[in-house]
Amino acid sequence: MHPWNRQRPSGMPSHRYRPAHERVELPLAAERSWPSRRLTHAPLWVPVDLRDGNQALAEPMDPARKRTMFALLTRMGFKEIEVGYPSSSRLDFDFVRELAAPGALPEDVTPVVFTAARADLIERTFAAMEGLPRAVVHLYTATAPTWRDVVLGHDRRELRALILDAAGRIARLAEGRPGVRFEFSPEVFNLTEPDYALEVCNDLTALWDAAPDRPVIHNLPATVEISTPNVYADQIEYMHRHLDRRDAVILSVHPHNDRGTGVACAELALLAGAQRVEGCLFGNGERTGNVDLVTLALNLHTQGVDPMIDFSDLDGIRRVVEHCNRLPVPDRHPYAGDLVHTAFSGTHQDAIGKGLARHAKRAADLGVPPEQAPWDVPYLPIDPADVGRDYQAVIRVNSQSGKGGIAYLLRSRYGLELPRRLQIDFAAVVQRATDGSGEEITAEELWDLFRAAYVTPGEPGALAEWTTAPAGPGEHVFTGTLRSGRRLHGTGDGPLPALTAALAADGLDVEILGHAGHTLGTDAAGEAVAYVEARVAGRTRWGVALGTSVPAASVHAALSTVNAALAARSGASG
Ligand SMILES: CC(=O)SCCNC(=O)CCNC(=O)[C@H](O)C(C)(C)COP(=O)(O)OP(=O)(O)OC[C@H]1O[C@@H](n2cnc3c(N)ncnc32)[C@H](O)[C@@H]1OP(=O)(O)O
Ligand SMILES: CC(C)C(=O)C(=O)O
Ligand SMILES: [Mg+2]
Repeated sequence: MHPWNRQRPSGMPSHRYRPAHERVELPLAAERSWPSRRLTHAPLWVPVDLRDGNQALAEPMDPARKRTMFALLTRMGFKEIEVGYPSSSRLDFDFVRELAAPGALPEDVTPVVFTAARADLIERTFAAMEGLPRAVVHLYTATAPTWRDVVLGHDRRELRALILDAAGRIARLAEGRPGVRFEFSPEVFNLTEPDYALEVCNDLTALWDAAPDRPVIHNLPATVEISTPNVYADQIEYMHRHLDRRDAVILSVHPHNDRGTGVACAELALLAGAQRVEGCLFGNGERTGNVDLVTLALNLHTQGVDPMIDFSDLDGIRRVVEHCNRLPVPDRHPYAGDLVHTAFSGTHQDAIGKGLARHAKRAADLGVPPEQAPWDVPYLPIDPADVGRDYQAVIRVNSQSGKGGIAYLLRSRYGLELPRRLQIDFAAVVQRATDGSGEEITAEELWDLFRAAYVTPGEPGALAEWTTAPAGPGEHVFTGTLRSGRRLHGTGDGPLPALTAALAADGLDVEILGHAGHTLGTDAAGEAVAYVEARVAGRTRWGVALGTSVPAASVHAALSTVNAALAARSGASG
């Protein structure tokens, strides 16, 4: 043990479990080439939400929800869809029957129907398929030793015979139906001896007489995930290299997510030669789920590879899936969760704000719309707009936030371009407001806080009425009446110097340290905004005002610093 690591044994019974390499023979590592490959195109995605996802639901989908899910999947662009296990229930059977009705199945979509290797179930599957113009019949049987011994009670030879018998029955029932193709899954492939999985798959390739124009699908599931993803990749590459009639076999994977690495397993499997991926939207499915097709596809998108599925309305997709599954998508779910395009922390917000500003400039320089410009914004792996999110949720403010995020919200919502020193000043105001509650503050609340601190402090204000006007070339005059009734009068070479002269004559020392302003292109009340930093009675304050022009707003802003000072003074004296 290193002296810098002070961890101690946990007392957990970890000794009860064996590592993957002791549970299954692993193919030789020397052959592997997947680590140096890249993903350059989308695989064939096959959603199994209506079968594997559905069988994992406490309340399986009713016909209406099945129809809704199927419509969503076709709308998104999936072309091969597992639609059910028709021999398992009336519901699944009837749904396949619905799809067999004339015009029900889109021309370019192939349904997959799932069956165990039992004569009665296979017959019933074909009964459901009657009239379907095309379909994949998906046969499965567990092939791993524990399942052979404990569940099925067959040795290797007997199980192979059972599978071949079922596959032969399927072939006979499909005779004269060229639209029917075949899929085989050696369930728990990842715990099956590699030579046995290969032998059974090759037998079926021959029995079903696979050809490039009528390929068979060998789907190799990690039914229960048992190892790091590199091990699964080695298992897949072994099959990829040794399967017979490779150009007549579609190599498919079906990772589950027991270790939380289903996505990694699928990605490494694709590097290792897989061409087709079965999974579910947002990772629904048995136990911790099937691999999440949304994450997989959008991961490709982030690499500049078209996922060939439309995720541009991800929130809409999510709503439909949540409705069908009656399960929520978590807030941190990759790409789709409510919080995944949002930064609360100050330095991230600062970087995102700067990144978005640079992105807008770059798009303008390139002469393309921002949604077409190359993306390189810190902390945002994709442009939220790609998946239909707006930028309003990108930055949210709480006590962890800094000036950058706060300034971003005021800029994006109200069009205010706060000078840097005002940003710093206001961040302290926000920090004081949020530290107490620890709660998030919305853009509207931020604006209220901003108004109270800089725009309307000490309202109704020290001055009852005032005016400023040019008095000659390069000269302005300021006149006003204090609420106490005292009159103010001053002149200067601009409205602000005239105001400070009037205040000085009344005994209030106001020094304008800086001012800035701009016109407003948003819906904030006013056409221009001015920011004034002033030292009033020895203390530096900021004032902000909206007005019809920047000079007019500047006088208001300066007065707001005076009002704040006078309010503070009367508060202290009272
Ligand atoms: C990894 C996966 O997702 S596999 C898919 C699992 N999905 C489902 O099970 C959902 C739908 N299933 C069902 O509705 C039912 O299980 C049915 C209708 C298919 C079968 O129901 P039953 O006939 O009552 O059998 P039961 O559900 O108890 O299944 C166990 C039997 O099937 C056998 N079996 C399990 N898998 C297979 C298979 N792939 N091929 C042939 N037989 C199998 C078992 O050995 C056991 O046989 P036994 O009763 O002789 O011991
Ligand atoms: C493909 C089938 C058999 C399956 O759902 C699995 O093995 O997880
Ligand atoms: Mg499964």
